[in-house]
Amino acid sequence: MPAGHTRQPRQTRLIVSLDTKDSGQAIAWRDATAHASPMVKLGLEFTYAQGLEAVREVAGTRPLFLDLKLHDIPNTVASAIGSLARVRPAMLTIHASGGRAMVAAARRAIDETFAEGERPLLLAVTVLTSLDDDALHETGVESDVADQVVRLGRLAVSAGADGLICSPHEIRLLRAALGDEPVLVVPGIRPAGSAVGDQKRIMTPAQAHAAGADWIVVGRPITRAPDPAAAAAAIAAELSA
Ligand SMILES: O=C(O)c1cc(=O)[nH]c(=O)n1[C@@H]1O[C@H](COP(=O)(O)O)[C@@H](O)[C@H]1O
Repeated sequence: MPAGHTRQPRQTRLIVSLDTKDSGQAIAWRDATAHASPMVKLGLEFTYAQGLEAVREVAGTRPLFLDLKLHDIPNTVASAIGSLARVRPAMLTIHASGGRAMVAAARRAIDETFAEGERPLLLAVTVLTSLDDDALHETGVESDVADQVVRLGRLAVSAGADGLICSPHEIRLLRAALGDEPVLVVPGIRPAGSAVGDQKRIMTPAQAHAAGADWIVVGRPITRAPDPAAAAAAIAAELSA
């Protein structure tokens, strides 16, 4: 960067997570938050309850973040991505802890299945935001969360992931390790005063923006709010303040 040049703050956008079993509810939240969330995110709860046809219907003409967190042997993950092609996702998730061969197989499956220009971003979950150091150690991982996120982040990006899912606490570490290019999608977001629930590594929308998130993912603080449209608008305003 030339001397004297100040880097523009990165734009951070909101994705509302439509976590419900019910199509009518998902559509109501989608429409109530459309002004604030450019992407429609559907995950395991909705997809297992309603199936892929309903996923496509709820996404409608909007870009779809399909969060199914694939984690299996490379052949199965690659084949599953082939089966997901018909819902035309704009973003897909896998678990980085599935290992290099699995991430690389997902990359190849996307490149072979989707035409150029229609390929979803391949996002690798590093360490779930519901885990803290103790919970991670209990699984047999001796590293602390921060080190494990950077290790898995390097592995996933070098194996072909376009971006990573991480908590807001690891954004700066990942930017220092991997630069500006990987897309960082960040759940574990809690506006000041909202219920934390099962999340462990949290920050406010403004803090995640300041740290350099490309996207923040917010579910219950919006969908369980008395007025989801107003809650989403308030978060979007926090991101552009
Ligand atoms: O892949 C994800 O989106 C994800 C990864 C992660 O580490 N933590 C995490 O919370 N998520 C998802 O982000 C959303 C967060 O929802 P809330 O905790 O209700 O805001 C849920 O749909 C989670 O499945």
